[in-house]
Amino acid sequence: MDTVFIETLEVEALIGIYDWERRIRQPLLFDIEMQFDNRVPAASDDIADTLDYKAVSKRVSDYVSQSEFGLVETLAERVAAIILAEFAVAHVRLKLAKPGAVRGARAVGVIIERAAATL
Ligand SMILES: Nc1nc2c(c(=O)[nH]1)N=C([C@H](O)[C@@H](O)CO)CN2
Repeated sequence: MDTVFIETLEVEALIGIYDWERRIRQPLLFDIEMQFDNRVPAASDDIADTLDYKAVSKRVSDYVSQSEFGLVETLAERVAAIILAEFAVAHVRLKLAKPGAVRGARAVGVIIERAAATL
């Protein structure tokens, strides 16, 4: 199957388990891969027939910037569920990276894969 992807979508959010993290906003980076049949929009060359990566990016950015979770795991699950529920996506792979959260590491975070059928 084919993929529509969004790479390194940066969004600032309130996230973290420590007191000091509840008082600041931190950058989060999203890599999102969404299963989608490329042949359908390719046949019509019509944006209405495709999975609009701009629309997905805006929905994710709007949601994440308003979110206030403690764990990256929770936020990743919520974002994946939104994508599967609101867009024509059967399977999503999502990497959520929290850069600078651990000294010595460029980023930490989670990678999850979810399918609409298992929601
Ligand atoms: N698996 C996780 N481990 C940790 C998380 C998390 O969300 N998932 N969060 C923290 C802190 O908020 C950390 O990011 C602050 O540096 C620690 N471990």
